[in-house]
Amino acid sequence: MPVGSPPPQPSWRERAGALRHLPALFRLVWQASPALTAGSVALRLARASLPVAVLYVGKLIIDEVAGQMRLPPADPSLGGWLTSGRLDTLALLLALELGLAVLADALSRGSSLVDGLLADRFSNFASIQLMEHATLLDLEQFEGSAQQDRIERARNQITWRASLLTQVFGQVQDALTVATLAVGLVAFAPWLILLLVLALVPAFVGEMHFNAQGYRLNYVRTPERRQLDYIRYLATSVETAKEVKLFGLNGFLVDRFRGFADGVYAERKALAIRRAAWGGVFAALGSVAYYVAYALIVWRTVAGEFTLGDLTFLAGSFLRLRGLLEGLLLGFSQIAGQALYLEDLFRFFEVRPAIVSGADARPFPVPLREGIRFENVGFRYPDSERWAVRHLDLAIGAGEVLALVGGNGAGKTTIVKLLTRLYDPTEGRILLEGRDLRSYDVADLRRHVGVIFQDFVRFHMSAGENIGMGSIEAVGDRERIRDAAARSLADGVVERLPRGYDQVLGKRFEDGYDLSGGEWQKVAIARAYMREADVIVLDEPTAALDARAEYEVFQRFRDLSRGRTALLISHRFSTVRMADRIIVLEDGRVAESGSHEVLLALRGRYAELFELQAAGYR
Ligand SMILES: Nc1ncnc2c1ncn2[C@@H]1O[C@H](COP(=O)(O)OP(=O)(O)OP(=O)(O)O)[C@@H](O)[C@H]1O
Repeated sequence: MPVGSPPPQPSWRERAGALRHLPALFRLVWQASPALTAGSVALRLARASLPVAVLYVGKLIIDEVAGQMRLPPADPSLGGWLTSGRLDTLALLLALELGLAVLADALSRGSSLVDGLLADRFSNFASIQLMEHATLLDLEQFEGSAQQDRIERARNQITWRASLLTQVFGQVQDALTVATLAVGLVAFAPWLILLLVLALVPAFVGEMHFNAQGYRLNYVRTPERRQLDYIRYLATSVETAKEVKLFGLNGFLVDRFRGFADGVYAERKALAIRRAAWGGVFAALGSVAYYVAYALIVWRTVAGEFTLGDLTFLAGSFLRLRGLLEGLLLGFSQIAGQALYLEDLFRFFEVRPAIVSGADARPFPVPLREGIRFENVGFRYPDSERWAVRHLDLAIGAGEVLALVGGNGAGKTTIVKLLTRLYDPTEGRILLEGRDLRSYDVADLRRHVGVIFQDFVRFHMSAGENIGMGSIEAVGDRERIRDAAARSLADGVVERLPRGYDQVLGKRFEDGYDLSGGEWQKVAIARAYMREADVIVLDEPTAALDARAEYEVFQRFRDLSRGRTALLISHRFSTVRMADRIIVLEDGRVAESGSHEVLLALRGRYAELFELQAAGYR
């Protein structure tokens, strides 16, 4: 089934096939905590044989009482009972029953405790696995709504799939109990067991059917669920509150939420009603079978074939058996139904990145001598018809500061993504020191390239971490962080923070302190400087900086990038003109190239744009 396409109604084979993920789930749960998993299984096994023992002791008590009732009446005072010795067996049996009841309760509590702890451990463990796997994936495997739906479905599984395994354990426990009860019953009335099983088949089939429908509904409604999450986020988060308030969007968002929610609710309601109605009919069938069996046992007791103790044992066993069999069959169908969801989780784990280093990948060449060259590069984003860049020939010399300018959507950011192998070109190739970029180790390549994107992340963590994350192994190295901050002018920003480098930034967490756009940008640029990168890429790095800050940042950038290769993307010509060479991009290809002076003299596109901007300042 292609990713993202709605699954057709899963066939019986697919439903059963989904069960093949259970061992993998078991492995995952086991890895999360071997001790708790083993404990859970052991407790279940211990619990399995208790019901039949309790029923059997009950039968012995009743038979003993019935036997005693045939004897002459005993002295009703307690002393009389004790001295007559007639209480001895009964007292023993009652004590045994009490012991079993206490044990059953203790085991059941122990089971819930262990299962609860196991569920917590599993959810943490699986979340970490999910995050670790996510970091391996290509950017492409995140973008696109189908991919996001898939990730959302996988994420959804984490918190509550552990319960599936405890349910499986519960099933095994119940199956063992059924076996022990059945052994006791087979001697009396084997065909009654068959009757009970047959009566439960319709309920089982019905459950399987409705589970599959429920899964299908959940699957096809993933986009709506993500919409609902997104709208809830828009309406309730600190990042969006400003615009939502000023534009008065709350009513609009609530209406939109309601629109999506009502649609999903109506479908779920229809399914739930059908499920409840059919469930009622099937349960009634089960009850009829139970009472037919009961009537037969009563009749045979009256006929003298069974003792009173046998009657209670059999009636009790049948009642338990009915409940258990019902639970087993329905549980099985539920497990099969839930296993369908496991498909989403394990399919996510099966996704493999395409952009990986080969076995003989080279390290990044230090120092650069030739530089980087794009040769006839073309790139189309996945699922896109349009070429973001095409027939692109571009060289970035070692040690050169190159600026890229061009209108919105001209392909500037795309070039950066290709250079850092967030994507690979669809056509043509990119050479580093004359060798295909794909022959280098991806992690090493990224280590030697420092990039700050225009939509850089504002980490709601401390200022020191925001900068230190540029070179994560040095996130605790205050000296290096201060140095990077000084280069990007972030030092002035941090000085004004109440807790300096330890100040949590952003409004999301307690005692967070929000920065202005330009201040955030200085912090982000410091992150790029944390890298001892050989190639520095700044994508619109100064868009939010004031004129003086921009000038200073670039003076420093120029000084610092001596001997390093730098790529600069900007719409501001005051910034761009400081570059050694400027490339004007249009529709994904190079339109003009040269120094500021050369391009002005050319009187082409660059000169026109420069004049436009300069006129704005006059
Ligand atoms: N993730 C994506 N998926 C599909 N198409 C994309 C994606 N990112 C960019 N594009 C498209 O690729 C083209 C080039 O985008 P790019 O971001 O490289 O432009 P840019 O020159 O950096 O623009 P700007 O100056 O506005 O930042 C645009 O037409 C854009 O719509």
